[in-house]
Amino acid sequence: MQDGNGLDHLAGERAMAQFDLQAMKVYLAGGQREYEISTKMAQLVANDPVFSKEDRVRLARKDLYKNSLRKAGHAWKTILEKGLSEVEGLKLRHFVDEPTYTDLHWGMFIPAIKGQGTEEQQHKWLPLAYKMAIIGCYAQTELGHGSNVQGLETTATFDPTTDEFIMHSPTVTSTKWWPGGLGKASTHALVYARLITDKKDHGIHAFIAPIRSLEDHTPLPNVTVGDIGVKFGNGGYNTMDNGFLRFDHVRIPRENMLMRLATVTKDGKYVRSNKPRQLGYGAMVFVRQGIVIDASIYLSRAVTIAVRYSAVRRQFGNKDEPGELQVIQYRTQQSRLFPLLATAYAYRAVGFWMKSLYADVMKRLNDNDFSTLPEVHACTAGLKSITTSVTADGIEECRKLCGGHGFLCASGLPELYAAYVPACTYEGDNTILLLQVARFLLKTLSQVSKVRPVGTAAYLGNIKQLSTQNCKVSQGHDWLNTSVLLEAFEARSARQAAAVALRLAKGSGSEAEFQENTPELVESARAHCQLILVSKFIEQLQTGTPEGIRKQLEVLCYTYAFSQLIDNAGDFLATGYVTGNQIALAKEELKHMFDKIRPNAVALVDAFDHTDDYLGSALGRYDGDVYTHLYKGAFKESLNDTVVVDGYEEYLKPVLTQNLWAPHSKL
Ligand SMILES: CCCCCCCCCC/C=C\CCCCCCCC(=O)SCCNC(=O)CCNC(=O)[C@H](O)C(C)(C)COP(=O)(O)OP(=O)(O)OC[C@H]1O[C@@H](n2cnc3c(N)ncnc32)[C@H](O)[C@@H]1OP(=O)(O)O
Ligand SMILES: Cc1cc2nc3c(=O)[nH]c(=O)nc-3n(C[C@H](O)[C@H](O)[C@H](O)COP(=O)(O)OP(=O)(O)OC[C@H]3O[C@@H](n4cnc5c(N)ncnc54)[C@H](O)[C@@H]3O)c2cc1C
Repeated sequence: MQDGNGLDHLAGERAMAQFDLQAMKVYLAGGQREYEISTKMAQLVANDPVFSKEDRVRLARKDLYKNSLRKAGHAWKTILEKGLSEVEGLKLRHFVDEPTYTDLHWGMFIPAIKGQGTEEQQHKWLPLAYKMAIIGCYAQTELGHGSNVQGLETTATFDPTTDEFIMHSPTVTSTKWWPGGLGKASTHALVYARLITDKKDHGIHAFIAPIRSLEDHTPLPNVTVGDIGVKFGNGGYNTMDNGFLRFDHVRIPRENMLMRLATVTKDGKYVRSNKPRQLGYGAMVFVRQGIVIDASIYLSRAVTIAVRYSAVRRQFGNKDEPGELQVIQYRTQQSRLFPLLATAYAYRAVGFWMKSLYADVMKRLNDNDFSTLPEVHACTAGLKSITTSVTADGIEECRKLCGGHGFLCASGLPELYAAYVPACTYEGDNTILLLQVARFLLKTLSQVSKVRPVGTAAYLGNIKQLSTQNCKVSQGHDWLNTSVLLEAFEARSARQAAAVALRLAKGSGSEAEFQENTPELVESARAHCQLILVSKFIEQLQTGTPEGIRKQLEVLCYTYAFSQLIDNAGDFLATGYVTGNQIALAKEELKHMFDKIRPNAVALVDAFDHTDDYLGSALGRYDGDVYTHLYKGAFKESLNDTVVVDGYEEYLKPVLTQNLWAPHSKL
């Protein structure tokens, strides 16, 4: 989408493309309809001055937050006035491109009520939430505990005399801390608290607690609530009001406990349903699956900026060619950049698959079939962990790939990083989530002789074969076979998991031994997730990819798989499945892939279809007119509002004219 001055500095690059760009755009959008909606919403946001992102990094927190409230309100008004569908509304939010309270309201508060509320409760709360007559947040984490949900301290004590729960924050560490939207916007909080009836602690349950007046938005009596403070980076996640919350014996009606999984009767009896308690984590599973496709979007933004800029930027040259070389011509630039480009494509493919995985598990849960829940939990937790870690590091790598100019906010990369990096922590710390995957792998292996593993763990059923047969690659092109690649990833993952499982099985089974082995457990979880990513990318490729783009996707798929193999060569070698020579052959193949990507690189990032407005980057502009816009941008800097800087009279002039320190100087 061209919105520059008409001059296309990247036209030569685009002319080299060897695939059907339009077909790729539609594929990446997830279909023709999604593509059209996306295009329409991108334009709608770009053309509406209220949604302008200009100056975001320069605004003071108060102004930034107020402007974010303005945008969220305007987005909601636009959705209602234009009668946008849910898909259109979500896309509109996507292009508005800043974290805000509505994310938690729609993304966690509502899904949690749907998953954990009875029909009656859904009937009461959802209509209010859908029309935003109430604004909700997800208040789980406390000052003292985040990962360890069972360690939360807030209490909800049932008082049968009044048929109410008394919500209380007994310690400083029990203060709710971090929930987005809680600080300033929410009227209601979905509070995770210890349920206590008749002095008995039943563990963590969810409660809807009103926290602000629906009349004037003031905190309700005995509720202390506010924003936790400025966060990392300029702009970034500072548009969100992450908050704190304390209750001092606040009473809420008994019906405000979400009772699909457990009930408290009027006379204070606690009754568990026969559904697994893990359903209480449903909102987290929902958000984690969505985070994978989000990772692809964030990474593709950074890669778009770095690829376009690398094609514009010239440094040095060689005696064989006239002029300076585009930095994208350098092998080192390619070997850092092209694997990230391939990764963004891989995550898109896997994100599509995760959507269907989630839809399937939801259908099963509705039919009271809980059999696939552990695998879905392991998948969503593991892939959330890997994709967010790689994406955050990838954005930073793209910044470095843009040299000095990448460090300027005008590149769009610092703000992108600041907005994205908390994804490694929220919705589950990435190490904690990998340990969940490891526990799943250990359990699967311990039962493998009795229960045949299914889905993404099915390969563990072939553990004997995978542990004994080694890689048969003898020439470079032997690697150009998806079955060979898949087997390598399966064997490496199966062997890593089996090795740590065996070590644990030989021990006493103590928690200390488990802790001692957690680094290896995390590595084996990572290996399992990398296998899922490679295998799902291959699977997506083989199921109905249009002819005009298949070749390029194949190249990207091999690029992704080879770079994973090489980056983790130590693990592959340690399992004994591959030899050093086989890794060296894969390295050569990877270079051939880079040669195939090179003429298509700019078109491959164009296919993500990010508009200039959405990218917000002088370096990543569609027209490649980088230098003019960097230069123009400097004049928007507030320090340049006056030619002579504010502070000259007080602080610069004395230095320059009075030689105040000269008599004492030893120079
Ligand atoms: C303008 C209008 C339109 C606008 C529209 C906007 C729409 C935008 C949408 C955007 C969407 C979302 C944006 C959200 C932004 C994100 C904000 C971030 C929010 C948060 O961070 S919320 C807090 C998240 N907290 C965590 O993730 C905590 C991490 N900890 C845990 O998950 C758990 O505590 C634990 C580590 C899993 C341990 O739990 P516990 O001690 O209870 O459990 P055990 O280890 O004993 O395991 C028990 C058993 O349960 C299994 N299990 C654990 N978790 C799950 C799960 N999630 N699902 C299923 N099963 C689970 C575990 O494997 C064990 O099984 P086993 O007994 O071994 O078989
Ligand atoms: C921007 C942002 C938004 C958020 N939004 C919300 C929200 O809307 N609602 C909400 O409820 N929460 C929210 N959170 C909180 C978030 O979910 C938690 O911060 C997250 O789950 C991590 O928990 P923690 O902070 O307790 O980390 P900790 O668990 O204290 O982790 C600290 C370190 O200890 C390590 N560690 C901890 N336990 C173990 C272990 N058993 N084994 C090995 N290593 C371990 C971790 O890997 C990490 O390196 C948000 C957080 C952020 C940053």
